[in-house]
Amino acid sequence: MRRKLAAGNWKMNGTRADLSVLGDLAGAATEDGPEVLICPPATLLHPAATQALGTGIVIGAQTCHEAASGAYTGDISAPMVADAGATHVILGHSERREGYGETNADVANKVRAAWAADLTAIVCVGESLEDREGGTALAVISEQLAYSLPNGATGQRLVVAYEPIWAIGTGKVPSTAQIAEVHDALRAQLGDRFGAATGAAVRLLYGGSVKPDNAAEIFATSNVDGALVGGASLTAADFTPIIAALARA
Ligand SMILES: O=C[C@H](O)COP(=O)(O)O
Repeated sequence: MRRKLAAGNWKMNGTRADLSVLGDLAGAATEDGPEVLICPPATLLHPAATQALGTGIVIGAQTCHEAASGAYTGDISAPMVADAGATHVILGHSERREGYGETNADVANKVRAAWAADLTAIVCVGESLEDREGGTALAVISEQLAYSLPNGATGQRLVVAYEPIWAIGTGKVPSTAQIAEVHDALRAQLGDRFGAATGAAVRLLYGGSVKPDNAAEIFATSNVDGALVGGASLTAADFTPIIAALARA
């Protein structure tokens, strides 16, 4: 049985004052409910992890370097993320792939680093609008998944997030049939690669304009185990009903 996961990606938003959101969300994270994850900017990892203690909320980073340490100005490593008190790291988000030229091979190296630091990797895949309209979405996503994952995945240390680039921050959401088609294909590909048990254990998140008013429909979709939420994770007023919809799904 896969535990559902409501993950919030704050992107480059938030200062210490915004950690009050964790307090506002505290009641939403229950032992038998969905896992609730907040991924704040790196500057907030440690204070967020400290503030989340005892709330059931877990904390994740938004990327990490593939090396454990060294002369990489501005970067943070997976052991640093873990040392800050985080348990998860988002890898291969399209904003990293597009903005920083991260390749599938780079993402796979970062996943290896995350696993070596005992972090759960949330690996993002997703097609552009051009891919979707050109009919190549499934092929593009399949290739991203194949080359962004190293061997050795388990249901505990891997989560896959499907985020169509054209749905991120746009208010546009794929149809539930389109989401189901991708998630079913991801599940099948994970099973083929890592074996049926692992394939069935890895959680699959949908991300891209998830809001309180569309969450229930998305969470009722085949092989959707939760969401990777951007804008709507910045306030408890928006994120709480999304977590509640996931708990009901
Ligand atoms: O990581 C989160 C996604 O990029 C979705 O962002 P959004 O919910 O603001 O569309």
